[in-house]
This record gives sequence, structure tokens and C-alpha cells, in this order.
Amino acid sequence: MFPTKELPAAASSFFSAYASVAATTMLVRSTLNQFIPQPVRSYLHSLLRRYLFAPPSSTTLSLIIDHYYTSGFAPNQLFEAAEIYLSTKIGSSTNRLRISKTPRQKNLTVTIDNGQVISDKFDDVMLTWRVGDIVDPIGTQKQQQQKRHLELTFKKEFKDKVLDSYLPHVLERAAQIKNQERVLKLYSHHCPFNYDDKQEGGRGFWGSVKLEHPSTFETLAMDPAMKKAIVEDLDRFVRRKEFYRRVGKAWKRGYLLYGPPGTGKSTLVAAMANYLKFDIYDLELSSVNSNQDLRRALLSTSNRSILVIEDIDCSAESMDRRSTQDNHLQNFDYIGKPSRKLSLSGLLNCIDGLWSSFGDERIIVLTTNHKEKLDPALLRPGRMDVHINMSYCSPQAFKLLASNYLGLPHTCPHPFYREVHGLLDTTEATPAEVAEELMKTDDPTLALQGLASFLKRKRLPQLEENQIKEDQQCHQKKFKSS
Ligand SMILES: Nc1ncnc2c1ncn2[C@@H]1O[C@H](COP(=O)(O)OP(=O)(O)OP(=O)(O)O)[C@@H](O)[C@H]1O
Ligand SMILES: [Mg+2]
Repeated sequence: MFPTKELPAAASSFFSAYASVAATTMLVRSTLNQFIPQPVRSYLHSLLRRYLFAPPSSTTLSLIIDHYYTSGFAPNQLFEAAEIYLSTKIGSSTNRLRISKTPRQKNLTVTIDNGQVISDKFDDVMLTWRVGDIVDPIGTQKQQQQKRHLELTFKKEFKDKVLDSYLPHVLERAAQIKNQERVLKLYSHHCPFNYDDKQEGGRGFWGSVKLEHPSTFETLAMDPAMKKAIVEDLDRFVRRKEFYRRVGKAWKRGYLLYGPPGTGKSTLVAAMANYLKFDIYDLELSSVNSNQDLRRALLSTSNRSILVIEDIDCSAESMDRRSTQDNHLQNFDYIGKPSRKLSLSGLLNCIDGLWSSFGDERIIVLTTNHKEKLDPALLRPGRMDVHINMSYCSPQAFKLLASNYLGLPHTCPHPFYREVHGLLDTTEATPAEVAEELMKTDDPTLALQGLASFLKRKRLPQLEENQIKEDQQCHQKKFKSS
């Protein structure tokens, strides 16, 4: 610090003049702050900054992305995507954020507040995003919101790269983030209509609840090769949009899951939904009265969804089977005359006839305990793309269940494994039965002992039954040859 008396006179008078200007400025600012509301102040401030202090550079280009189209009704998809994308770019230079959450979201949405600037880099192109700093202070909150915009600035020479590569990248990343954030829904005829269903314009036939099934492909016990094949099939399906368009096929895929009760058919459907982030529509055919109702129900399902019809053998039994052969009746359906009953042909039409071609990225899953009981029309080649046999618990599947339920490592087998494997090879036990035994205690040794004795008890009647069958076959052979 310099002692004031040692300063030259000119400097001293400069400082006293500066001090009085600063004091006046502070007084004016505090008076203005008192009388001018904050939105108006920030509006004036932004105008000054925009037009006085930031003259447009001749080497840079700015793209303005409005929140709403000029008509003001529909939100601009690019704005919404950019907001999501920018939320992943929040750095230390950002000092004001907006936070919100809708009922359909798992986590909070964090967006950048007005006036903030964010830098980004894409393939060595430097980009600057400025979050809409012109807020119209006059008007309702909705009108103000409609005037929000983003300004993207970069060197002019990169215009094509930004338009052709960077912005599509922003859209894609935002779609991925949004997808991860989605709360999955289980739609059913029996679910009550809730706030979300109304928000979405009402799904008519369907009410929904959150799909909170924890099943994933990691926890699903089945033959590892088959599991891998299913995951690859799903991956191929979702990335083949162009392929389906090119070959003129509706972008949908059908899976028929068959096997005894408790082998994981419903669990697999939940794993598929969690993997793809698709909603599930659980269709009970008993709640559908006619082909027309069925079409209406299907038309009100959304894209990126799985339509499940469980126990199709039981449902198909109660349908009007005559119409499978009756093409005349089927034609009536096409031209919109309501057939009074739900028929198998009506269902097949929705699976792979003309009515199946609406919408995109749709999966249909039929499940059954009795594949042999299904109408051949449902089984004919090409009807359901993939048939998956969900079978009894194999030693491989058991290892995964033991690891999930008892925390036993794959690498270091428990001494009881050998016995359990041997029993599983000769006993028909479902993964549900094995899982139930493993849940009975936390102690791995006791749990495996319990499972082994369960399998032995189960095996005896099966062995006896097999013996009887073998004897009968032997007897028949002898009878034929004599
Ligand atoms: N493959 C599996 N992997 C992991 N858990 C399984 C498997 N199969 C069955 N389970 C367990 O058993 C329970 C019942 O299985 P699930 O409902 O999927 O059988 P399902 O084949 O659909 O039977 P149903 O034919 O009676 O509908 C599940 O909640 C799950 O805990
Ligand atoms: Mg089931």
C-alpha cells in the first residue's frame, strides 16, 4: 500500500474522481436493481452484449436453433436434442443450471441456463454454444419459453461438416441419452389409465404401470450360445432399419417362446425389453372381442415396443378357427367390415398380414407351454421369425443361477457342483424350481445340499416313468416282429 500523502497531486485527484464515479455507478445500479425487474435487466444486458460488444465476425458462422418453430406450436427437435447433448458437456465454466423431472424420467434433467456459453470439439472443429440469452420480458412464461434459442458458432469453413456430421451426431447422442433415461412401461388392458397415458393422448385400450422387472440377459439362466444368438438377433434387428426398407419388409420381428412352465419365457421377454429399452404391451386375447378390437388395440401401441401374447395355445383355442380357411371372411376384414368375433385369421393378419406393417421397430412375442397344440398356421415358416425352446435347467444355466442367488464364483466350482450337474443331466427341473431351492438359505452348502435332495426326489418318478415307457416300446417292437 502507498501512503496517500506521497502521491503526486494529479494522481490523487484522479483517484478521488474515480472513487466518486464508482460510488455514483453503484448508487445508480442499486437504484435500477430496485426498480427494474430482473428479466428486463437481463434482456437489456443481453441486447447490449449482443449488439455493442460482440460484433459479428466475418470468419465465423452462427446457427440459431429456436426452441419452437416459427409457428410456435411444435417444439424444434434439434433444440431439444442439443439441450440434452449439452447437458453432458457441462464444465467448470458453467455456473447456472436448470433442473427438472417428468413422471416418465428416472433421473433429474439438467439443462444449461440462459446466457451460459459451452465449448465443444468435434473432429478438431471448435464449436461454441450460447444458450439463448434473449429473453422477451413481456409475455407469459410460455411465450418466453417459446423464444428460447441456442446459438452455435464455428468457423465458416466447417459449415458442411457441422451440418452433415456434427448436428446428426448431436441428434444421435441425445436419442441415446434419452433412451437410457426412459422409464419402461408395461401396458395392459387391466392397468388403470394414469397421468402419463393421458399425456400421450391416451392409449385407448391400454393403461400402464412402470415396468420394474429386474431381469436382464446377465441374470437369465439359459444355454450361453442360445443367449448370445438372441442378443445378436436383437442387435441386428434394431440396426437394420435401412435393410427392412430396402427389401420392402415391415420393420418387425416375431419370436415364439415355447417350453414348460417356469423355464423363463416371461423372464426372457422382460430381459429383451430391458435390453432394448422397449415398452411391453401385454395383450390378453380374452379381453379382445373382435378382430376390429384387436386392430384398434394394436394401432394404439407405440413404436419401439414388444407386444406379448402369453399362452397363445389357450387363447387360440377359444378363437373362431373356421375363418383360418375362410378367405372370403378375411377379405371382409380388410375392407373394414367388422367381423363379430376374434378369429385366428384376424390375429395372423396382425402378426404378418397387412395390419402388421404399421409402425416401426416392433417385436411380437408369443409364448406357449404346448407348441404341439398350436395351429399349423401359426407355425408355418416365416410366420414367427425365431422359435426359441426354453428348456429345463442345464448345468450351465444352474451355474449362472448359483452365481446369482448364492454369489458363488464361476471360476471356482463348489464341491457339490459335480453331484448337482450329474442330477440335472438326468432330471427335468425348471430354472424356477432350481431358483426356489437356492433361495431357501443364504448358506451355499446347505442350499446346494437341499437342491441335490430335491433333484433326487424329483428324479425317482421320472426314472420310473421312463422305465415304463421303455418297457412299452420294447413290448410293441416284440409284438410287431412276432
Ligand atoms: N431361465 C431363467 N433364468 C432365470 N430365472 C428364471 C429362469 N426361468 C425361470 N426363472 C425364475 O422363475 C420365475 C418364473 O419364470 P417365468 O415366469 O419366466 O416362467 P415362464 O416360462 O414364463 O412360465 P409360464 O409358462 O408359467 O408362464 C421367474 O420369476 C424367475 O425368477
Ligand atoms: Mg410366463
